[in-house]
Amino acid sequence: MIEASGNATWIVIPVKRLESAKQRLAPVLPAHARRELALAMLRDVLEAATPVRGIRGVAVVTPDERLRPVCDAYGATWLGEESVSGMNAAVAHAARVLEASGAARTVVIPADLPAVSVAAVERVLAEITADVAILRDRRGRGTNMLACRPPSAIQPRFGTGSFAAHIEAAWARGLTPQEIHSPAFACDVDTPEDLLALTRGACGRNTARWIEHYRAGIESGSNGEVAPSLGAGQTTTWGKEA
Ligand SMILES: Nc1nc2c(ncn2[C@@H]2O[C@H](COP(=O)(O)OP(=O)(O)OP(=O)(O)O)[C@@H](O)[C@H]2O)c(=O)[nH]1
Ligand SMILES: O=C(O)[C@H](O)COP(=O)(O)O
Repeated sequence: MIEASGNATWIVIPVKRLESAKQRLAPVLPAHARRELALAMLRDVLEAATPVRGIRGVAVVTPDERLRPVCDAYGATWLGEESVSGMNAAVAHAARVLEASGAARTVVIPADLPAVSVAAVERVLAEITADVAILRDRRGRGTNMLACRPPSAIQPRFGTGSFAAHIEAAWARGLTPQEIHSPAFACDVDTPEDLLALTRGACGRNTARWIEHYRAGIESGSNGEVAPSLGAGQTTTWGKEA
């Protein structure tokens, strides 16, 4: 339940149904490995977000009922979606619900940022001075953090080219957007190339455990390329379909 939160900041984590997560990794990871990766990264983001000082709470907005116990385990609020209609609808729904409960600000953090830490989240929050603050991904085009005061300050425009779209949305409302920088936030895991980079960089403990389980498969291609898709019966390296 979301209690009235006065002048408060809520972190919002949008999460797809686990079975449809990480489709862009389908060419290199079987379905069960993608589900496990999505869950491991969500756990790492929850471990980085829930202890953060100065926030009122962390809300996971998702159509996936099975994530309720995961949210409970971390003291996060599970916030169901009315329908499955995409990331922007989910984020806008969370903003409406939280604003109606008195939230002053929402900070949207996607669930595929396994390198974020409590310190990184606290540093980012401490840097925010504007009503709309945006942190772009390492390719420079996506949005890996969107802070809005009030939560409805702009309509979310996640998706291709979302950094520019969020900047434009802020200007259109007469608000001066602020760009925030954080290496830990820059690395979302979308593509096979991101996956390979993940095996070579820092990440939270849940994702690190996932990598150790699957490292051989990820790195088995020549020249360290991500392994090609494995057939359904080929479970030796990747483990069994859950
Ligand atoms: N609640 C909710 N979250 C979503 C939805 N679509 C994406 N997300 C979440 O938004 C964040 C960024 O998602 P994307 O990178 O676009 O999607 P993804 O599932 O991670 O990867 P792809 O399937 O490869 O696009 C992740 O935390 C997703 O779980 C949606 O329809 N509803
Ligand atoms: O950057 C964004 O707007 C969202 O993370 C979704 O886009 P991406 O996952 O394709 O970067």
